[in-house]
Amino acid sequence: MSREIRIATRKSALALWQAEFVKARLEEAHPGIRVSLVPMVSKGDKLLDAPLAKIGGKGLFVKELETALLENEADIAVHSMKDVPMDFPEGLGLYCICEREDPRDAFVSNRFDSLDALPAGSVVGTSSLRRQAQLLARRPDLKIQFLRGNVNTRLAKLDAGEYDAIILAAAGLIRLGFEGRIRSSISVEDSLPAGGQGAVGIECRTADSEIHALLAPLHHQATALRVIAERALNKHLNGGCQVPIACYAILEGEQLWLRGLVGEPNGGKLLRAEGRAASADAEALGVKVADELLKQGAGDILKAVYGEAGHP
Ligand SMILES: NCc1[nH]cc(CCC(=O)O)c1CC(=O)O
Repeated sequence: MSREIRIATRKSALALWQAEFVKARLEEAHPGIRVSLVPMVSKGDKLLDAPLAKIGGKGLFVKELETALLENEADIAVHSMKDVPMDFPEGLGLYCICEREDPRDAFVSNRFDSLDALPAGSVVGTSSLRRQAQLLARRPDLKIQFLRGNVNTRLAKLDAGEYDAIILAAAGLIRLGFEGRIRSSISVEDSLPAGGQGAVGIECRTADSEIHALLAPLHHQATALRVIAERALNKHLNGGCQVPIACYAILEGEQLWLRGLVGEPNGGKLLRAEGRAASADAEALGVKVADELLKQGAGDILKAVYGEAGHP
């Protein structure tokens, strides 16, 4: 195979780690192949001080990469599945989902061992409405303070003393070698993860069957089934941007078990639903659990959040 594979990637440490990971796996699977990185800056990386929901949502992190694919300046784009919008532009699609890393949220602090050990009134940094809703539901006394930026920036802000603790995805910390900063992993019962959290996906041109074949050895079907169910739930709830929606699927043999949650950002109300289905019906399962949440009133909660964010 003489062709080169060009990987479009953001320049954050985590994005580069993921791109290098995919590069190494491709080189391992196809000895002799040339793989290069095409680093680029996304709009989401430039607007670091605004809440994501207010500046147009997650899509901001992938648009530049998708343009590079469509203009044939790169062949694949590596994404955190958590950040990938539900729908792809004409001509692009997701052709590979790699094995999932730890999907849980992690409690990071320089002074306390766990959420339960935090004194009343402690300041916790996160700008995820999903994390905020679940935190406040358990600990209404906590003060949630805005925290964005890449993983290194967030840790530096914690170390500067701005927060008593921060919540980050375990996967990002582990990948960047910061596993030692995790004081405790928060159970999925206490903080249901975001759809796709911990999984890396690869997007490419629909028509590029040569690339599809080269990506096949990196695909992890068990992860893909879980993420398909989670994304179907998100899509059915119109969870395209940063919203207080959580969902998490696991495989029990051939069966998928999907749990979903929609919460008021202030933690006042958390709606939960769950369901099981054959893994072949992953997508239908996501829709079913989403419908259950809608029946409980999820639509009103999400409408209120979208309203505040300024895009319906
Ligand atoms: N929202 C940013 C983002 N996108 C993916 C991860 C972590 C790694 C992953 O979920 O694969 C993070 C950081 C975080 O939430 O702490």
